[in-house]
Amino acid sequence: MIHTLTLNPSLDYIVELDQVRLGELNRTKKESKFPGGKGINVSQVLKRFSVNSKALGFLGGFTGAFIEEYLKNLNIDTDFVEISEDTRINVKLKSEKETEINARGPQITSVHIKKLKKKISKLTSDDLLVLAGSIPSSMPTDTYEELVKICNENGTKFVVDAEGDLLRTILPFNPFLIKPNHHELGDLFQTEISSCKEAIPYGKELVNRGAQNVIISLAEKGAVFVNETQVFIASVPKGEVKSSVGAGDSMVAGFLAAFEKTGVIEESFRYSVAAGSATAFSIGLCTAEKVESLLPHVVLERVE
Ligand SMILES: Nc1ncnc2c1ncn2[C@@H]1O[C@H](COP(=O)(O)OP(=O)(O)OP(=O)(O)O)[C@@H](O)[C@H]1O
Ligand SMILES: O=P(O)(O)OC[C@@]1(O)O[C@H](CO)[C@@H](O)[C@@H]1O
Repeated sequence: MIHTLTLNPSLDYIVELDQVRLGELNRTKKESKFPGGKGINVSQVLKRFSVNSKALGFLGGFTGAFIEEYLKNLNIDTDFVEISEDTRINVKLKSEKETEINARGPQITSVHIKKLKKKISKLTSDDLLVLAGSIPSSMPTDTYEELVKICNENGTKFVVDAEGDLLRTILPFNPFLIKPNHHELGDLFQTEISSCKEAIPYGKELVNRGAQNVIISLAEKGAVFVNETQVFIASVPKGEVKSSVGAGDSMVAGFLAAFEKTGVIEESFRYSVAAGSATAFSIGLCTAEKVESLLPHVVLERVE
C-alpha cells in the first residue's frame, strides 16, 4: 500500500484579494481552508484517482483536528502521531502574484520521533512511502536519511519530494522517484536552469547518484523525465493558473497512480504532468475529470 509521510503538515489558508498593500489594511475577496502539506496533498490526489493510501506524520491542536477530520471525510486512512502544539498554518496570498508564507512548524520531541519510526518500521516490501515537504525546524536535519534507511532495511520503496540537503542526502538510498522543480535542481548544483534541455544533464546526474526515476518540473516551461534508459520532455497544457499550490504534489500522485495501474513510464509521466497542470488551473487540488481532459494536451518527446 502507498503511505504518505508529512512531517510538517499545514492548514493552508488561501486568501484571494485584488492587491496586497504592505503596511496597510487589506480586505479579502474570498478565503478557503484546505488540509495541506505535501504528503497529505499526495494522499488527496491519489484518492481522486481511486488509489488508497494512508497518511502519516505529526498532527496537533485545533489545526491538526481540522486536517484529521477533513481526511476522514474523504475516506483517507490516517495514522498520525499526536503532538501537543498546533499544526502550522500556511498563508497563501493570491492576488496579481502568488505569495506564500509557510510557518516553521511545531515542536517535535524525541518521543514523537520514536513513535513515528515504529510506524515506518512496520512497512514491508509491498509498501511504498512518499516522504514529502519540509521538516519542522525542531527536528534533526538528518531525519529523512534516518527514515529511508529504515525503508531500505525492510525493502520498502520510497519517493522523496523535498529540497536541499533533505533531497541530496537520500540519493544513495535509491529512491524510486524524486521530483525537484528547476529552482530546487539549480540550488542542488549551484546553477540556474531555465529550460527542459538544460535540466537533462542534471537529471542524469541525480540518476548517477542513486535516483531510479527523476521528474523535473519547470512550471509553464514543461517537465523532464529521466531514468537509466529513458529521457522524455513534456509540454504542459495552456490555461489560466488559479493557484499552483499542490501542483508539484499532484505530479507525484499522478505518476504513482498511473504507474500502479499501467506500470508504463511514458503513460505515468503524461498523467503526472496533466495532474500538475489540472491543479495549477484550480483553487485546491485537481479532479480526475480535469486531469483526463488535459491529457491530450500533454505532448511527450522522447529524447533518449
Ligand atoms: N503556468 C502553468 N501552466 C501550465 N501548467 C503549470 C503552470 N504552472 C505549473 N504548472 C503545472 O504544475 C507542475 C508543477 O509546477 P512547478 O514546476 O511550479 O512545481 P512545484 O514548484 O513543485 O509546484 P508547487 O507549486 O506545488 O510547489 C508543472 O509541471 C505543470 O504541469
Ligand atoms: O513548507 P513545505 O513543507 O516545503 O511546503 C508546504 C506547502 O507549501 O506545500 C504544499 C504544496 O506543495 C502546501 O499544501 C503546503 O502549504
